[in-house]
Amino acid sequence: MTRNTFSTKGLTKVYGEGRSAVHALRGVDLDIPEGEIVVLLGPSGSGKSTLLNIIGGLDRATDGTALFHDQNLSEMSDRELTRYRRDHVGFVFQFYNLMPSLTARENVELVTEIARDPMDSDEALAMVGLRERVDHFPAQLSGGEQQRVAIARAVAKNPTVLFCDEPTGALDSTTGRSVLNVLKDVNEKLGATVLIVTHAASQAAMADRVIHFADGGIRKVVLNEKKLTPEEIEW
Ligand SMILES: Nc1ncnc2c1ncn2[C@@H]1O[C@H](COP(=O)(O)OP(=O)(O)OP(=O)(O)O)[C@@H](O)[C@H]1O
Repeated sequence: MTRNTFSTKGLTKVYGEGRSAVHALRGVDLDIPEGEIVVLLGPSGSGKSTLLNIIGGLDRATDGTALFHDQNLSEMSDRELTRYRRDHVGFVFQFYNLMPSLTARENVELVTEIARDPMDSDEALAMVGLRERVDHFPAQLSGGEQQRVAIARAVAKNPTVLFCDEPTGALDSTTGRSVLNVLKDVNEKLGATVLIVTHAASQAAMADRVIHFADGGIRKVVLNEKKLTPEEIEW
């Protein structure tokens, strides 16, 4: 039986207090099986990033539990959460957050130098098709290439799980598809569980599991019997 990478029960997040309190998550029960590609869809403000931040160890829930395998993230100390992020989690954001004064290779090495079981940085860059660009600075790379450096940086630590918040939001269709292909490769070749938050509903067709979010909760979970490749999805 496949085990779950994540399992949440009654996960709740309230920002602020009293009349200005914002209920971002209203008791979320969710299982994410190991090795799946999961797409999270939902309107702006529905709580998708909040969920990602909590199970990614960047923020804490107000109530409820979030298990990573059998470890309860809610009960971890700050130090344990940092170790969890460092050892297990890769993040890819819409804006690539690369260091402008470092080359592609040096940006990836920022991570490989502190990771527990890293890949070689050049190998990670080759995996995203940037073997010839390792010595280039971010300003010398296109948007799609910069995003691929960000993905190489996230996967070079051999993460158990890769979180992607709007990874193609700033890209045209051809570049966006190549980035989605890289995410698919990371899932297939490294076995990482991949979680993608997106506004682009058509990208749900490449997922194993599609979670529809609204108003701080799950409205619907759809399992795709047949997945489309990034080339096949509409843009
Ligand atoms: N640090 C914060 N302080 C106060 N409120 C916050 C904070 N972060 C998020 N919120 C609120 O929590 C709710 C959920 O936000 P969240 O960013 O999780 O939504 P989202 O579904 O990811 O939206 P988007 O698609 O626009 O990124 C929103 O009402 C937002 O304004």
